[in-house]
Amino acid sequence: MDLMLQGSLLDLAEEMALGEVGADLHRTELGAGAWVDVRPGWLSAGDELFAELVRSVPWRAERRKMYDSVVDVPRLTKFYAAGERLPHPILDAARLALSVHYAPELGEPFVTAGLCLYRDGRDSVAWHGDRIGRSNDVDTMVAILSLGSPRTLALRPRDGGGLPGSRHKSLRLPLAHGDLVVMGGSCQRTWDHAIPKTSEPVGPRVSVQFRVAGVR
Ligand SMILES: O=C(O)CCC(=O)C(=O)O
Ligand SMILES: [Fe+2]
Repeated sequence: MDLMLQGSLLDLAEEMALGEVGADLHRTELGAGAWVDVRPGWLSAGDELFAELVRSVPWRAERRKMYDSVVDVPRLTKFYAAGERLPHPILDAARLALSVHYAPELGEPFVTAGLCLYRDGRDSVAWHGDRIGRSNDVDTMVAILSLGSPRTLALRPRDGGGLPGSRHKSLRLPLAHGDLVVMGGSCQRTWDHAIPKTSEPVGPRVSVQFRVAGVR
């Protein structure tokens, strides 16, 4: 048996698992009631899951206007509405764990799952807030599980400049395989976010975004 094969057998032997959401969870206050939580390494041993999602999700091209501005969206997507079967049971477990952890603050469960595939560093999503639906007027949360190649989630105040109560003019969060990031409070209304293009030689990344009913 060669070393490569041994390595991959060891990977397969490690079982995919979600850690406690609240363990190693760090909140950053962004001002104006916006915040972002980061939970590094929430999902471990997710290589097979990542490969399966890339392979089996019925990805669709998305090059059109989205959200409240003209946004160039070079990436592939698949949206799972409430009640639709998710492409892997671990995603049901992830959504449930998030609903339980954030219930006291959120007051309603996460129900939808938006999946995005960034094929390489040229795929991206431009600056926007998830402001379709209730999130245009009220606080909400968008929870993102990042899989595959690392990419940066960039955040900046919607109207430019710093916000009262925030030490941050803008933020760049490096998201690695298995990391969880949750944008909460007024974040979708008062801040914008983006996955910028990169000239780094990065491979594919899958983003799984969980949202509550009536929010895109
Ligand atoms: O790729 C990501 O993690 C972010 C995607 C996003 O912001 C969106 O689809 O609304
Ligand atoms: Fe978004």
